[in-house]
Amino acid sequence: MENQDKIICSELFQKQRKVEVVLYPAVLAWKEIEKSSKRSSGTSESEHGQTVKVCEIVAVHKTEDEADAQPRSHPKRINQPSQQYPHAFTVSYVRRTRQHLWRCADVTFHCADQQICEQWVQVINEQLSLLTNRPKNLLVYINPYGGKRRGERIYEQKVAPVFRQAGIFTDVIVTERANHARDHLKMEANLDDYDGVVCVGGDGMFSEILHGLVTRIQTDHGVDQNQPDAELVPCSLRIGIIPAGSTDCICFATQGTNDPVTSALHIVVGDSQPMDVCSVHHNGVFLKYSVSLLGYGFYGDVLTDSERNRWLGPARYDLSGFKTFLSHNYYGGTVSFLPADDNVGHPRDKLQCRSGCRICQHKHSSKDEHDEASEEKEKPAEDSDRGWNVIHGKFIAINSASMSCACPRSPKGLSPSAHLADGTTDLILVRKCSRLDFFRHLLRHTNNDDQFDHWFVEVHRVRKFRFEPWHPDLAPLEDASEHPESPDLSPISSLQETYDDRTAESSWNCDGEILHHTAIQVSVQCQLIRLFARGIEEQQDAEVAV
Ligand SMILES: CCCCCCCCCCCCC/C=C/[C@@H](O)[C@H](COP(=O)(O)O)NC(C)=O
Ligand SMILES: Nc1ncnc2c1ncn2[C@@H]1O[C@H](COP(=O)(O)OP(=O)(O)O)[C@@H](O)[C@H]1O
Ligand SMILES: [Ca+2]
Repeated sequence: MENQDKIICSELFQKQRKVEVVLYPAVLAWKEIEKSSKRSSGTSESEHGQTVKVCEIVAVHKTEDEADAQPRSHPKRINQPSQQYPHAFTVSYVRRTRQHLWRCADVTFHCADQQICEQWVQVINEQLSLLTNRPKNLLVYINPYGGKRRGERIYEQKVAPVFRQAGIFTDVIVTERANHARDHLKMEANLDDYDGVVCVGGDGMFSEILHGLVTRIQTDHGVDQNQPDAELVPCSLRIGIIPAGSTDCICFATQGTNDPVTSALHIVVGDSQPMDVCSVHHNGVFLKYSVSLLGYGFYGDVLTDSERNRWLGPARYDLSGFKTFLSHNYYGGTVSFLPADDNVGHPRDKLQCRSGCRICQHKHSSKDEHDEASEEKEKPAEDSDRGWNVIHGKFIAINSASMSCACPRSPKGLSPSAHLADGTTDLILVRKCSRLDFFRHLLRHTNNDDQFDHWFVEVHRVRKFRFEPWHPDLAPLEDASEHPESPDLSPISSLQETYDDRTAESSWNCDGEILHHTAIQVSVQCQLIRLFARGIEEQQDAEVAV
């Protein structure tokens, strides 16, 4: 860094050490001023140096009285250097600890001169005010009944103090009923007053915020959500997620951890992560939006069963998962899908979506021209079903993962290489197979083995798909599409005599909510919303800050 880049540079005092503190336009740096004898020992100066990116400074404030008070209450320390430096300011900044966890750390610098101290505070604040992506006003919704019912406490104890420190104004609404937040956003909230919305709760609560916000924007712009081909208007307000639910997979998959303080800090620094949203229609009528999992069969059944056991909290999914696994149901239906272009990779390519992901960025820059071009090509094609693949079969699970769906239960997720913002969703088809095979498949969600490497599993990266359950009268007696080398690997089929797979229907789990229709049309809306997040950081990124 060149000399002329320095905004301010002073010799200050930090923790018994004399340090040179320099503010550059993007970095605050300090290092111990070493005695000349030490220098000759060959110790590198930078060894003691520390840097903090200005964009990761949370706040700076004068440290009132502390420096004065300390020596006075400890007469023995009267000759401590801190007395020669009675003025102090504290910089609070983001410190990365382990596994994507962020904490707010403080460093206090003592100065001899009050003016210098005030100048530092002023100059750092000026630099912070240039960071225009930081939110100043937030609308916060808290679901007091999510997860272990700790939403309010989590917000008050862990999040509000960070917002206060960063000088963010908040309006807080503790919801009184389901859909309170959605309806408030849809009809009442004055969105112009805010830079973002904060959701304190789980995936279900996030879904409420998403629906409130997206529907409101479409209504304000006169867009009809019932038109499956309508060009939806993206939301300018970003959404922050404070995890306080059961699965919290949207938070986990966009920041790598479910930690309220980390989320608060991503909001404070004004991170921005675009995200795809699937729109779900039934016969031209809008049903729902989804950002994480749309699951028919296994995950639909787990959710339906778990709703009866809400009182169990997050453990309800373990119980229902176990029961659903034992019942081993499968469902007949027809899946049709429109594959994605080759330039977005493949679900099995092991190119995981990380902070600053190239595939998602490429999608963003090429979005406008690409969409225009492909729409012209696509319209006639869609009418004639050209480009669509059709699969008939009996499925244990049909999952569409628009993002990895990583969560503490499955750290790599349902589709480890799915992208947050590439305009596609990974369609995973798990065909009828034995219980043991399905167990092996599930188990692979928790270890490093490839869960797609089974004869009964296929996965496609798609832009749109449709599902149609088999009509009981029309269902084929034999499933011609079943794996040729596996006549019947299902040893439990004898247990299932009473189960009529030609009439059975499951339901769709849409980000943790049950859909009331089984025949659906799904279309990915590329980067419709933005979160206060940056995607999962690579390990090297994490080391840069110190
Ligand atoms: C042998 C053991 C096998 C364990 C396999 C575990 C695979 C777990 C994959 C989980 C994928 C979760 C996707 C997220 C779904 C959420 O939207 C939804 C709702 O979450 P919420 O209650 O709102 O936090 N949760 C569930 C379980 O359906
Ligand atoms: N005040 C409230 N009372 C009851 N239900 C609520 C309230 N606020 C939100 N909900 C609903 O609770 C459901 C579950 O919330 P969520 O925060 O996702 O927790 P969990 O992850 O435990 O399911 C959501 O579908 C949401 O609509
Ligand atoms: Ca995606």
